Amino acid sequence: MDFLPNKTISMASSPEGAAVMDAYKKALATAATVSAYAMLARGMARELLPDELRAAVRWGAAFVRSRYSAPDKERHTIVIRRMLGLGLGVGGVYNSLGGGYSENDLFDAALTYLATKIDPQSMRRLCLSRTRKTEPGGSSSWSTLLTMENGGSTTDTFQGVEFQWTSIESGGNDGNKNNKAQESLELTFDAEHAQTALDEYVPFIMSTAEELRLRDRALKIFLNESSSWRGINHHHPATFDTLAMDPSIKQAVIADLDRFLKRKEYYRRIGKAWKRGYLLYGPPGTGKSSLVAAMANYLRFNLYDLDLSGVHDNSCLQRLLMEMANKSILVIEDIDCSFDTMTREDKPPKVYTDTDSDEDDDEYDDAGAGGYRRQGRERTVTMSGLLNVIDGLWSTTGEERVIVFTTNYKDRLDRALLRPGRMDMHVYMGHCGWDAFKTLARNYHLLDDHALFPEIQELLAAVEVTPAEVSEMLLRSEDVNVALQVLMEFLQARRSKTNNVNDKNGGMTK
Ligand SMILES: Nc1ncnc2c1ncn2[C@@H]1O[C@H](COP(=O)(O)OP(=O)(O)OP(=O)(O)O)[C@@H](O)[C@H]1O
Repeated sequence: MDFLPNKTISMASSPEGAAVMDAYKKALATAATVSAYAMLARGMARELLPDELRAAVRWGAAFVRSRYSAPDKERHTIVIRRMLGLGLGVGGVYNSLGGGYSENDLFDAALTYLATKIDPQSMRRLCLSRTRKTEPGGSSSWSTLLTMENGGSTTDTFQGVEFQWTSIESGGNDGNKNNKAQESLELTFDAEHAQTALDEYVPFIMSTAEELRLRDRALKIFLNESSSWRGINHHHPATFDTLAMDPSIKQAVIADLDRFLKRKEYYRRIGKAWKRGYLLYGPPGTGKSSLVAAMANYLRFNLYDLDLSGVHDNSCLQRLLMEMANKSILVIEDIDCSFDTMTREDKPPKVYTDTDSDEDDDEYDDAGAGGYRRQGRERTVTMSGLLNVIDGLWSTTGEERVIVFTTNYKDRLDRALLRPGRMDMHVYMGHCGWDAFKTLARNYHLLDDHALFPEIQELLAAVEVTPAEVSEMLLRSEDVNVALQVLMEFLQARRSKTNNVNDKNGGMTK
């Protein structure tokens, strides 16, 4: 054993050293036996099998391998860096334009998307981060993100294709491990799916991440102040679940909104602006404003609540509407009042600065820019001006916008507004029926049944009350028995009053 190093020999002088030596010798003996058998088998094969037969066996084995074992597929990788413009300065501080580096939106989108794909059960190490986001208006919100630890890897399947994501450690050649700018994600897939990856998977990730971001963001309501918008956080609790209205109408509105959201390509194909108009009408207190809030919460769109009395003229109106962001709802409440007073009864004196004809503004000119031709008029916002902006510039410069007009008196609306194709859906918000009441009882008292329900159902069929009135009665007490009793007395009083009026009018009932 003179080939053994000195150090090992000296170990043999101790009991542990002797054990190690023993094991080593056994291993050598085993290895010698195995290689002896292998040599023997090779020798026997050479002796016993003729050359032709051995060649045939080799060919057969190669054939079986090529036929049944999958060939190694070529793999492609897309690198998505956190920062763009890296590669020149040490640590990637400056890009080729000398202007530093900028964030890569795709990296952020991929992180957001992957957070929904990571299975915390199956990954041993994960990163969890919590950040505070400040919106342009000053409001802020927290967001929590689950990401892969550097070096971690996960697989996502899209359209039947497997995409492997790997998070690559930060720190480049400069060894700066804390340099976040050097982080990247690698997307690896079979080469044959490169087209799917670039043309479909990446756009899908971008749009999914955008949807997730919208769902997470704090909603805002913008109010017009002179000629600009002021945004504040919008926390209206109304949702379609809490909205008391005819169930079939509610379902129709939800289905219409869903269809609208999915139809980007459809609108593009038919050459129409991707917008949708809703006219909500019904008596005061039936939930028109609540429906607008529920729509905003459902779509996760910001609201722009336009008060026309604060708008100076049509060009100011145009400016305001053009400032609206995509994925938003423009709402003009009580549209009948806005134009009744402004364009008809209290119309300000006409002041012309050009040689326009005397044709009346109330004759709406949908095809042209009738609302804009007359510059110089004092404080005029006209229905034609509004419709022209909505149908014209507003439609072609933005997308995914919803416009809602509300009114208590649909019959007072201008015919231009009711023209087919203008407001896509007319939604009637009516008095409180039995289904609407059950929604309110569930909202306010988590109640699905009660001994007083049959009587209340009968009363609701006999009188006209608004959901706002019923809500108010149900809120009178936290004790459900008291609240329902109060409501019943209110309904009975309303029925007596209605009967008295009907008696006076010659026996008409609801
Ligand atoms: N359909 C409804 N579902 C649930 N709550 C309602 C409904 N209608 C009214 N309410 C309650 O009454 C309040 C006032 O209703 P809301 O302002 O939505 O009615 P509106 O039809 O817009 O009234 P107006 O025509 O006077 O503006 C709401 O904040 C809500 O609490």
